[in-house]
Amino acid sequence: MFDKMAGSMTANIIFDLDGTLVDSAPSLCAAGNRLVEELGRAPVSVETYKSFVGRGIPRQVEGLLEHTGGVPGELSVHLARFREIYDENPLVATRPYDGVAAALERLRAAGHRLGVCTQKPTIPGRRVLGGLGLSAWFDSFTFGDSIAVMKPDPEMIRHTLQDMGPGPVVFVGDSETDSATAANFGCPFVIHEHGYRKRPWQEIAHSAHFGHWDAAADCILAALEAPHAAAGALRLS
Ligand SMILES: O=C(O)COP(=O)(O)O
Ligand SMILES: [Mg+2]
Repeated sequence: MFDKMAGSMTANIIFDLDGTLVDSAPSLCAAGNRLVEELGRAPVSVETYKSFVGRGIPRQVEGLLEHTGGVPGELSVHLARFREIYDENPLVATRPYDGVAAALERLRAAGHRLGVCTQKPTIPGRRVLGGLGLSAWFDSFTFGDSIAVMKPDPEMIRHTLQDMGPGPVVFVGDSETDSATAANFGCPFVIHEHGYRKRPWQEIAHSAHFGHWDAAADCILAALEAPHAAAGALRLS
C-alpha cells in the first residue's frame, strides 16, 4: 500500500553511522589500542572493541579501559587522548558497507528525505561522511555533541527531523541503543545485522532486518508500510 503511495508520501529515513552506514570498528579499535598500549596494556581485538561501540566515545573509552584492567585516574584525560589519536585520521580503515550508496540513491530517487543520527562527535563524523562521499545524500545530521543528550534520548531523532519534513519516520541502526532510541521516539526500527552491539541482533527489538545493503531499501520501505507497534511494546527492558 505504501509503495502505491510512495510517489506522494515522502518519508523521513534516519540512519545511524558506525556499524550501519560505515564499518568503522577497525579504525576506532586501532585508536583505542594506541591508547591502551601507551598505558602499557595489551591490545584488544576488533570483535571485542565492537561491544564497546554504540553509546558514544566516552562509553567506548570507559569500556575499553575497564576491559583492560580498570580506569587509571580521570576518564576525561584518557578520553581527550583518544580523541587526539582518533580525530587525526578517522578515515583510516573505515569504509561504507557494500551497497550503501546504491541504497541511498534509490531511497532519494523515490523522493524520501534522509538523515544521519549518530553518537560520533561532529569533527570525526563530518570527516568520515565527507571523506567517503556520503554527505550529499543527507538532508540532516545530528552528531553525538550536537545537543545536550545522546541516543537513546528521542530528542536525537527530533533534532534530526528539524531539517527534514512532515511524513512517517523510520530509524535504521545496529545497536541496542538505536533500538531503544526508535522505541522511545515511537517509530519503526530497522536493524543492520552486521553492526556492533553486545547481544545478537535477534535479541534486540526491531521491525525489520537486513544483512546486505542490497536488501536495505526494500526492507526500509516495508518497515514504513507495516503497522507500527506502540512505542511501549518495543521498549527495551
Ligand atoms: O560512537 C559510538 O559509540 C557509536 O556511534 P553510532 O551512533 O554512529 O553507532
Ligand atoms: Mg551504530
